[in-house]
Amino acid sequence: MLILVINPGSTSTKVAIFDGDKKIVQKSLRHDIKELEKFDDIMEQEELRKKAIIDFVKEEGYDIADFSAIACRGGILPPLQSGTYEVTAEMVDYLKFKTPVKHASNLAAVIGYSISNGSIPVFITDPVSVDEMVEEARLSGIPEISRRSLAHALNIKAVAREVAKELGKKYEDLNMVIAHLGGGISVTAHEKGKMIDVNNANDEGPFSPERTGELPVGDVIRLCFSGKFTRNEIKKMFVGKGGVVAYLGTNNMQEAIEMAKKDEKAKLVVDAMAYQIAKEIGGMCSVLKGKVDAIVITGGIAHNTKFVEKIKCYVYKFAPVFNVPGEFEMEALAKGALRVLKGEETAKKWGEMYETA
Ligand SMILES: Nc1ncnc2c1ncn2[C@@H]1O[C@H](COP(=O)(O)OP(=O)(O)O)[C@@H](O)[C@H]1O
Ligand SMILES: CCCC(=O)OP(=O)(O)O
Repeated sequence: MLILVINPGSTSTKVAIFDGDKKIVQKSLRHDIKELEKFDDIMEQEELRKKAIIDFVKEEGYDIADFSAIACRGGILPPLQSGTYEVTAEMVDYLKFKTPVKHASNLAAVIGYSISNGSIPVFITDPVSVDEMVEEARLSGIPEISRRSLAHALNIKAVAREVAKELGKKYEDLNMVIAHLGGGISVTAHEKGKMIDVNNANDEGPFSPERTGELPVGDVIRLCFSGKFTRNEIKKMFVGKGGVVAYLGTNNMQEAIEMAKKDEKAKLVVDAMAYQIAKEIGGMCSVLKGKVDAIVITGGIAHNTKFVEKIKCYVYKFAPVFNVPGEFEMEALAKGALRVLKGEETAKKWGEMYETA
């Protein structure tokens, strides 16, 4: 069973072809940043990215009709249960016109649905908006604002299952704190297979290579009403141009860690990020009432063991720490579609999506 996997990021689109759960080929289709900057809205990039994907399929010697399904990264949908969902016209409409957060992942299902043209099923698995939060976690302190579960759910859920396997247990039998360290950072608490609290990786938690995370709210208000910045400039300051890139001019953590070897300011920034991640992990351990079977560090930055050590020295007393560097999103998407194609799981439908766990 051939599966085409589509996973758009801010400047590239990852594509892969799987035969069952075996990866045949994976490529990162780089898009010229100047080309992307011409578009005001991420959705306007649909045709450019779609063409790149179709060209990739042809270059690899395949036709769309050869595939049993297209598996796409799920975007910022309404809160929904973990699992695999069938992409429908209504879902595409939501991602195009109604989603509250502009994010590259919103493009995946839109493009997949258009490419399939109704000829093969299109699925998403564990989108960014998987929501299994306990009710206490939703209150922000003002009734007008609810906390939202937006995290790297796809990789985090896949990694949770791998670590559980390593421990000889089921994900549903364990309590874990899992931190995904990428361009954005998600720190999540898992109680017996449910992700019961997360820092919204766009707005909360530690600062990251390109995001501020949580900020002192009074100062944010002063900045917003200073008259010096437009709404878009302020948004970019928080997501895209905040965090490490604001201090050091790079969102590449490899570069930042190199700079930190020679430069005091860079060292402080790198150490502060590790400190803030550790603080968030500690908070999630308390959410689990201290009963934590594993703390897991994953994502691109976890490739740097020295950085992981900086976090570990704060949290090692809470639970055994596992380092699972990189991300396994393409594999998780292919497996999600495969479970449905094999009849092991029934694809959830749009109507069910508004029911949270
Ligand atoms: N070997 C490495 N050491 C440190 N940081 C790394 C390494 N490899 C990738 N990164 C960093 O990981 C971040 C991207 O993480 P990734 O999980 O791929 O992104 P995302 O999940 O946000 O798409 C970037 O800041 C990148 O510089
Ligand atoms: C909003 C959570 C998901 C996320 O941050 O994804 P990226 O790191 O790929 O932007």
